[in-house]
Amino acid sequence: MKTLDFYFDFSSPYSYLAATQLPALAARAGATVHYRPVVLFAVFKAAGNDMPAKVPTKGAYMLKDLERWARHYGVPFRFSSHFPSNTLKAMRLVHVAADQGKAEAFTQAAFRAMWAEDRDLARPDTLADLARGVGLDPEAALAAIETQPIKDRLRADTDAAVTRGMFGAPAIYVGDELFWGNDRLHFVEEALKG
Ligand SMILES: N[C@@H](CCC(=O)N[C@@H](CS)C(=O)NCC(=O)O)C(=O)O
Repeated sequence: MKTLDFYFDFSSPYSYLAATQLPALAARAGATVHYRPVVLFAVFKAAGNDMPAKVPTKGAYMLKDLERWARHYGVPFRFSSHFPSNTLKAMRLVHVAADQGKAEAFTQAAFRAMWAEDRDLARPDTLADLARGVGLDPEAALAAIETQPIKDRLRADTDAAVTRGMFGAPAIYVGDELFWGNDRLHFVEEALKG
């Protein structure tokens, strides 16, 4: 089975946009998506990069660009009033969900919560709700995200992404080939089919 590695942080709106497209893209290409959350702040630091919105004119442009892309995809989008939210715990929850075969369902629900429903992923009640929504035991899930093995998995994926050359989000790998951003999903599909 062909695979693609989707590295993202829930705090990245372009990662949300890409995530909305991946299940259908993967189905067309006969591929599996590996959902790999990473700490984008740490990736930026390691790569010598920074948030694009640090350039004010780029930040203003991005707001319009994000809305254009959401309209183009036909998906809901609302810039999060919680940005930049602490998404660490939500990202650890992806690993807890993955252990029960629910990485995709949880990731998609958490992205929607942040970038369409304006919910705060830093809040334990939001996380409990999302966990329950995909069929996880919310209490067990919230306990699991405080354990060292789960914390280590997020760190390991972040380190691996940096080593592979990630500098921004989303980063999509097909084999060793990196595709950055949601703008290049057609290249991802070509690489999977080629
Ligand atoms: N949609 C664009 C932009 C993606 C983007 O700006 N991502 C942000 C995070 S939401 C980022 O990592 N920026 C790093 C950079 O601009 O170097 C693309 O596909 O090229």
